Amino acid sequence: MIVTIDGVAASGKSSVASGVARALGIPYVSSGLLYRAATLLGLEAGLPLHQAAALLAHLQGNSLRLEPRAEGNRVWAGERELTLELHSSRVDAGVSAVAALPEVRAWVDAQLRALPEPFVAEGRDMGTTVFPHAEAKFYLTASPRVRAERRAKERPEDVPVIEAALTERDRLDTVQSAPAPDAQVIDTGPLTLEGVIEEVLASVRAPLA
Ligand SMILES: Nc1ncnc2c1ncn2[C@@H]1O[C@H](COP(=O)(O)OP(=O)(O)O)[C@@H](O)[C@H]1O
Ligand SMILES: Nc1ccn([C@H]2C[C@H](O)[C@@H](COP(=O)(O)OP(=O)(O)O)O2)c(=O)n1
Repeated sequence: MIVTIDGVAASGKSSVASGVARALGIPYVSSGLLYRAATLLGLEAGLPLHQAAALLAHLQGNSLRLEPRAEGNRVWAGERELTLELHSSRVDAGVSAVAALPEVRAWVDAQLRALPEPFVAEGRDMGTTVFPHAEAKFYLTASPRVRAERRAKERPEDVPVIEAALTERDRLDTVQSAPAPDAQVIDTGPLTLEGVIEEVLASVRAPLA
């Protein structure tokens, strides 16, 4: 079984995916972490982030891989763990350029499709491009202000600065961010995290009941 949770930046995808995965006793897969790790490695190596061939060779040379778990995903470059370095504002600012490269997208998609089922996959195009055959699909939204207020608890910048950066990233990520036609859209703004997880679980379990 595959459950997909897509949505805009800071809409709650990874927190909801983790909660749903723990309730179902299966791992979740955070696809954005692979784009973030590609960005971090590219920045560290001083590579121009729009040069796909050099970036891909660098990713493959560094054995970049995702370790999906229900409690939180980890990302490795060989023996080095990158996980705690992936949510900086520097990576936030560069990641859309890397995610726009078709060669990088194909590389990420191949890594994701090689993972053993079952799992909950979260990102932008899980229910559309990567796992169109998924059993249950969700798309999370929330206003830019609500999302910025949530992110402000995890970043050093103020709410207006974060809101502007989120709105810009929404714009840059538009191409791959459309909801699947068969996805259930959930506005997480008026809900608690637990409320969103319950709503997803109720839908996932409904056909099984
Ligand atoms: N109703 C809610 N639904 C989802 N996340 C919420 C909600 N309220 C607060 N949050 C918080 O919003 C923050 C951003 O969520 P996160 O899962 O990192 O989003 P994304 O993976 O979409 O970037 C987290 O700290 C999460 O706990
Ligand atoms: N399946 C995916 C996942 C992420 N991306 C891109 C779009 C985002 O700007 C970055 C980072 O994604 P991530 O989900 O980690 O970011 P947010 O937590 O939503 O801020 O990667 C993508 O293009 N396709």
